[in-house]
Amino acid sequence: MITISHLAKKFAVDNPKKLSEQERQDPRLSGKFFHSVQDVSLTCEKGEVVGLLGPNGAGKTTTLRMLSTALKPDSGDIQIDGNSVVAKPLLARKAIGFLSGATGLYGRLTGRENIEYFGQLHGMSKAAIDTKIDELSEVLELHTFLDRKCDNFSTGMKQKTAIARAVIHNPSLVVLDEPTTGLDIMAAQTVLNFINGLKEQNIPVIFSTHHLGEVAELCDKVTVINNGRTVFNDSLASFKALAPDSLHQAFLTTLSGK
Ligand SMILES: Nc1ncnc2c1ncn2[C@@H]1O[C@H](COP(=O)(O)OP(=O)(O)OP(=O)(O)O)[C@@H](O)[C@H]1O
Repeated sequence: MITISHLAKKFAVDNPKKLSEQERQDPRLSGKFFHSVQDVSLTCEKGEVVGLLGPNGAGKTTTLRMLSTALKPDSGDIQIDGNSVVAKPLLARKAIGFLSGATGLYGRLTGRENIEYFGQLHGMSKAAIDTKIDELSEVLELHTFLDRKCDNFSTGMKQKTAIARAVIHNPSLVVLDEPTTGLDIMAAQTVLNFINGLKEQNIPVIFSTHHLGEVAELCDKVTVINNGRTVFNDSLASFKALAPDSLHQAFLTTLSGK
C-alpha cells in the first residue's frame, strides 16, 4: 500500500520577474518562496489505479517527483508497504517504476539499448533483461522500432520506449506523469491497455492526466489537486456522483470547494 501524507514542497524564487503573471497572482507565492505543494495526501492499495487530476500548475508533477525520490519533501511522508520513501530512497527507487514528463532517451542508442541500460543499472542479468524486453515489446507494441536509434523516434515511439524502460525492473508500484500526453489515439490506447495489464497483475499505478475519459476507463480512485492541496480523494464512483451527467462538471465541482 502507498500512503502519501500531508506532503509539502516549496521552491526558492530567485528572481520574481521570471514568474508568469499567473504565478505572481498565485496565493502560493509567499515572500521568496513558491509553495508548489502545500498539503497533498492520497492512498493507493495493491491492484488499484489512482488518477491524479488538477489544473496546470496545481502541483501534480511536483508530487510525483517527490514520490519517485527525485525531489525531497519539505514536510509530510510517503510510505510504500510501511517503508518511508524519504528515509529509504534507495529502497523506494527499486520498488518504483517512474515515467517522468521528459522521456530523456539517449538518442544515439536504440530503443532496446536504452531499456537494457536501465535493466543493467538495476542489476538485472542479461537473460532477465531479454525476457522482460520480449514481454514489454509485445504489450507495448515496440517490435517495429525497438532496434532503431531513438534520435528520430516519433512522440509515441519515445513514450512507449520510456515506459518500457521505467518498468524493466519489475517494480511493485508504477508512477506515470501524463503518460498519454501528445500520443495519437492508437498509441494512447496501447498505453491505457498496458496500465490495465498492470492492474490485472495487482500492481498499483498512480498516474497524472488531463483526460477524464482515461480516468473513467481505468481508475479505481481519483485525487484532485488544486493550488498544491488535495481537494478530492475518493473512489471513482464518488467522483462521478458529484455530477452524474458530466465528469467535467464533477472535476469543476472539486475545484469550487463545494
Ligand atoms: N523547480 C522549480 N522551481 C520553481 N517553481 C517550480 C519548480 N517546479 C515546479 N514549480 C512550480 O510549481 C507549480 C506546480 O508545478 P507542477 O509541475 O507540479 O504542476 P502540474 O500540476 O504538474 O502542472 P501541469 O498540469 O501543467 O503539468 C508551478 O507553478 C511550477 O511553475
